[in-house]
Amino acid sequence: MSARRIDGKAAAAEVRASAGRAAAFFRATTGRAVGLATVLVGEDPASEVYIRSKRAACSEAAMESLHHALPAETSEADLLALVARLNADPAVDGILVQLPLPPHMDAARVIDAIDPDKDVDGFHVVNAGRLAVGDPAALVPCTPLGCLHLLKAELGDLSGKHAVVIGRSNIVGKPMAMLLLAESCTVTIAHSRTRDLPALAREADILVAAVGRPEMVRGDWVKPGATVIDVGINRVAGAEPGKTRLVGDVAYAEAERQAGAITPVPGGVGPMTIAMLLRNTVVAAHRRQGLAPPEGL
Ligand SMILES: Nc1nc(=O)c2c([nH]1)NC[C@@H]1CN(c3ccc(C(=O)N[C@@H](CCC(=O)O)C(=O)O)cc3)C=[N+]21
Repeated sequence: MSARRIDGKAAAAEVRASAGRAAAFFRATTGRAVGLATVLVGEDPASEVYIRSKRAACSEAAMESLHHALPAETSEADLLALVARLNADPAVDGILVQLPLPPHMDAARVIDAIDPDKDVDGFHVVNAGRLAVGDPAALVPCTPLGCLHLLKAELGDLSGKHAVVIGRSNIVGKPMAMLLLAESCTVTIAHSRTRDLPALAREADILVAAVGRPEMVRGDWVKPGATVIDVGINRVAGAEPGKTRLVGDVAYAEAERQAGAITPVPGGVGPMTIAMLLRNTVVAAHRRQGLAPPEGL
């Protein structure tokens, strides 16, 4: 038996298209474009690639993206001053400060300076709190939101399913668990101290791997027929010297023989993250303008 391969690229294209339609509606209604401000500090090549894809997705969706590239030695005070300007700028609906920040900066302090209603990453404590209490005003982190979208498209109703989330980060594991709980899953959060992780994982109807360890989840960790969501993006040495390739947190070839459905890396969760950033930005724009976000977005 071989699992269904969940096509995150195709699903992401649909989400981007619907965000684009909503952005066009917004422009027609308000006379201005939806605006996303992106902030990149320093010259991390991976971050530059990500920011470029985010900005390309924006322009494809007829949204305005306003980019701020700051030198690596920028002081935290200067970055906080930029965030304050973006908070006050009425043309800015969403603010994304690309992580990681240089080591001399406190990411938590920077994120907490962002207006929660412009926090399209959903990283602000206010949005974490809103998600935890089920407040619909929450802006939800893009990666778990993308995972949830794929799961619902694959499985429909998630109610009563046992979801095991491996990883407890603030940007993926914890919000993923909150979203699954809100869908009435029975949720287990596993992490590096969990005992007998393979046996626990085998209990999962839904297995989400978000640990950042290449191919940690083996085939025999997967219950036959389970849905496997691989959040990992790990760059490892490729077959040829000097070349790298991307692998997930799941050993795909093994897991695919057990799972009912599974996301590949690349082409699974990654593209959904960017699509959900557009979605969150359009939603933030509508709310800020006192408009109801379009149905089904
Ligand atoms: N403030 C902030 N918000 C983020 O959302 C954020 C961030 N900082 N820092 C870095 C991580 C990483 N991230 C990804 C986005 C898209 C892909 C993606 O599209 N991946 C492609 C492959 C891309 C490739 O080939 O490298 C795929 O999985 O198919 C991956 C990772 C967003 N992040």
